[in-house]
Amino acid sequence: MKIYTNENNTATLKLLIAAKLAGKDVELLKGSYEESLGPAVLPRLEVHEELSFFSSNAAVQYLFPVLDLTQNGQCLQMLEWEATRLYPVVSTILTSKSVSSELKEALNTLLLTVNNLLAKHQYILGDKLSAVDISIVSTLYPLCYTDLKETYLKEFSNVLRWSGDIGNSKAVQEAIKQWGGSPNSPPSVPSLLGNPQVIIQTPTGSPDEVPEKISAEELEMAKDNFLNGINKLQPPLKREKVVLPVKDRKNVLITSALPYVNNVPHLGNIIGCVLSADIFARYCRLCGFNTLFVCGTDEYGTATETKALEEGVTPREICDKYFTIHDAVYRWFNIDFDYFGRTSTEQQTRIAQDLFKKLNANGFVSKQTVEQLYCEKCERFLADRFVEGTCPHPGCLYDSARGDQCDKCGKLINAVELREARCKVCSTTPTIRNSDQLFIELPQLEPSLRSWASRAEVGWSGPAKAVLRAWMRDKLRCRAVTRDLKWGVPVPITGFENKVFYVWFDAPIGYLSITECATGNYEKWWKRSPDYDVKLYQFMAKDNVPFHVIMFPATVIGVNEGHLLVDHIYATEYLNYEDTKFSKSRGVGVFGTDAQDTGIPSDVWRFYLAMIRPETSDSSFSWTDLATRNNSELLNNLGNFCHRSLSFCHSSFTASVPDVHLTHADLEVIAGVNRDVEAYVQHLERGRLRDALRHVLRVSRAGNLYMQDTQPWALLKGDEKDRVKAATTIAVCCELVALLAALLAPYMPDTSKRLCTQLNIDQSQLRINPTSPCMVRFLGPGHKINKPEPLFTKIEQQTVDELRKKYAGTQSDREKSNGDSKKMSVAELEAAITAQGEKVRKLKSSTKDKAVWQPEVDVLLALKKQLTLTQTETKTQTNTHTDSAADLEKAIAEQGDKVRKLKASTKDKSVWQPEVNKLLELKKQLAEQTNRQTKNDTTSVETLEKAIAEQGDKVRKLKASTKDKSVWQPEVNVLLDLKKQLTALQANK
Ligand SMILES: Nc1ncnc2c1ncn2[C@@H]1O[C@H](COP(=O)(O)OC(=O)[C@@H](N)CCS)[C@@H](O)[C@H]1O
Repeated sequence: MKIYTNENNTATLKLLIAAKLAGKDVELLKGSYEESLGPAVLPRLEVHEELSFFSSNAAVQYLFPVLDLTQNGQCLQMLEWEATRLYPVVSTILTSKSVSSELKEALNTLLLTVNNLLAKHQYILGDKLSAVDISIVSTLYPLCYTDLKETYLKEFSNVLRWSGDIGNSKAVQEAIKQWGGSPNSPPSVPSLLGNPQVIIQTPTGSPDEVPEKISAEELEMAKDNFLNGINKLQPPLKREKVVLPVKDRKNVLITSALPYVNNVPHLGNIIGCVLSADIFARYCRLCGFNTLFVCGTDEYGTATETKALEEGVTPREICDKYFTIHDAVYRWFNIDFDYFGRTSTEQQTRIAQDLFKKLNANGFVSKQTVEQLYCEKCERFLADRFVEGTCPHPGCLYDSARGDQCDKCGKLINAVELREARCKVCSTTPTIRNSDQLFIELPQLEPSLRSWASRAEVGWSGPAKAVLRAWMRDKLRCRAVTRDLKWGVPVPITGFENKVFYVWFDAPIGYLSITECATGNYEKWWKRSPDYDVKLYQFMAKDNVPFHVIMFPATVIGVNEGHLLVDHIYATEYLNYEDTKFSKSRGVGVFGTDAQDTGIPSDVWRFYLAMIRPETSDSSFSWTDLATRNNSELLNNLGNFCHRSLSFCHSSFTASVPDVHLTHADLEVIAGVNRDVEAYVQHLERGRLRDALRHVLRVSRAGNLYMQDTQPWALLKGDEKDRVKAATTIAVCCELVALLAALLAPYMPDTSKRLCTQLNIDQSQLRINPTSPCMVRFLGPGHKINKPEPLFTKIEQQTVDELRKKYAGTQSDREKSNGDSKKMSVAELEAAITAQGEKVRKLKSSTKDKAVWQPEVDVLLALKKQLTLTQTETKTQTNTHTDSAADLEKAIAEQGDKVRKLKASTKDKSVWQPEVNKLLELKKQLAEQTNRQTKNDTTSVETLEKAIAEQGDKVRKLKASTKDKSVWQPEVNVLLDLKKQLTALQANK
């Protein structure tokens, strides 16, 4: 085995340590890129002539593979973290002449992550050394084993202990020696410091990430597309109220998995289905595809029944309550469904029964008498989620497996096979009884299913393919599609009148029935037509895949009426919460309503969730990471670039985009950006939403570098030639901002909208040309822009600490610790008000006895009061992110309409008053906004300073007069806002 390397490359150390620990001899060949050692990525591990590794982490995994496969996902995730987060920070520190406090803070955050992991175990993944330890310790080598230890590591005792242990091992000492250092005084490390000549290996080390030189052809195309590309864009497609497939456009049907109504959706659910599907749907609309995006709540089955038991209400009441909550949460997250429906509808019953009858008529249904678990105490059959026990799969044996599926190994379970089964309601050990059930004959459908799946899987994501292959390894068995329950679609077969369909038989049919509700003609989308083609894209996480690639396709193949089969399954792995699992049924993690209550704008949540989308392995949500990415990627990179570009245009070019005289250097930047736009489209087309977003950030990073290199502020002071150069730079930067508004639109619709307002363009005009993706001159010379405003605000460490503490434990723990003062979110309050209003109406119509209904009216009034208070608080927290005046005016007009319609439909004040309150709140916001705007317009440093002094006085007086925070906090916010404006103004000047 050979390792080709250059000097001082810590990635080489990873390979040497891994090789020594694995007992393999390697030859180290030192050279430089120029000495033609193969592709320009070093180090390179050559196992033999036909097997080489260019990614150091992949090579480490090859040399030191994971033996416990349950750790594989975590191992991959940590290696990615090392390559994309830790390595860039450490290498920047080592090559910087002076280390800024922000850089040091970033390193501290990363070291804290490692330190916390090491607090629980000897090594990072547990009690055994793994590829992750090798990779991380090698990257940290220059910090761990030199004088720098004192500067950077002294507060991280676990890291010190761990690096000491590893450094003391004989194999590691030998590896370090062969690399050219020694643990105590590595000779080469000092030469890394402040030496920009050191070649920093590409973090992921993949050869396709080594930028190839821009070719003359690319430059030519960049120029032509920049100057004329706008004419090649298709006109935007008008979005119809009812979307049906059309002949002359690409028709795209997008489904998001239908969330259960057993709780508020958590962040895992949100990125696993609705948000991913929404990003993709918005991208499709941006490309001008005729798009229908549907979703809704999955309301039948034991998840609902369990929740109803828990809350002491009927399943219908649970569905109504949580449908409203889901709807509100998704609205807040800006999920732009064409239709958000539900499965407990007449359309669902009709379509599910119809498909089942046809499946039966075609001979693909059989009857079997099965043994089922029966709880003698609860006097009923225990289906699925009403039973828990030890997973029967020998490699797993997880002790809290559910009756239908094991959360640990992901395998489906037949409830009677569970070991040590117990009723989830009363914990009694169930008995086994016989019951007749209907089964879908998967063995008969298997040949057709296999032939379709082997062709179709080409367009699926990695996790979807993996699940399909795992299922297809064995022969398929018949699966029961009926259950002894009441809450579900009744089985339309004689003798089965008291049974319902298994929720997983009818859940995917929900897509069809929801399309029926949306369009009145579901078959237009869901059945193949000779007149047009429809491509079906489905979004979900890995646990849902079997039902979408086996059960549902088998059903429609058996029905044999030309239904659509899925083209692209873009399934994800799982998102975890800090160091545990999200759980809707147990209430663990951050939920949609919690996100709303943090005061962090929904766009920041969308961005962060897309950045950590578990595309290739499980990933983790962390509060620190959320803040770090907000502060570094949004604030310092994206926001900084947009704001400085537009501010420059506004202040130095009278807000008018200058004309361009493109030089070779400008075209190189545009051509480089074109590569990112191309990669963005390619990733999105393959459902790799996280990877596509990384290319958006590369565009703004390129913009920042371009501005830094060109220094238009200095050029403006030069001769005519320099001033032309400065003007071109600013024009290109403004066009880059317009490009960013388009690329960001699927991910951060509000931010894109705010950019459009600042750019003075209509958001509906934003487009991407998917067949020739490139940067075009969208604004053009002379285009007038509006006053720029900062896009993002910093998330402080203190906020992170508070949020982490607030959302620790389970929802019920939090409720308990909040006692009676448990605070409901705006969405929960709105849902509770609707439900309570309904209760009051029913009571009032049933009796005139005030004593009966007055207590319920009081509850309703209390809820409304609480809503007003919470809205004010949330508003206060989010004050820095207020919408623009135009947005508010639009929202007021829409809300006014809603109120008018409601008032016309009913005289019942309890129905329309909450909407009136919202209207008043919006009007108040507009007044505040206008007030701020007026102040802004006349802004000079002097007036701002005066305003700050006056506002400071006001705050002081208020604080002295009352301890009630709700009285003085709005004024404090105004003060902070003024101070921020002053800082921004001073920075611009
Ligand atoms: N931790 C998770 N990370 C990512 N995605 C997740 C996670 N947990 C669940 N999911 C996905 O969320 C949706 C909704 O899940 P839910 O349990 O509410 O509903 C269902 O699974 C079914 N009702 C779907 C019927 S089509 C889902 O895609 C999960 O895979």
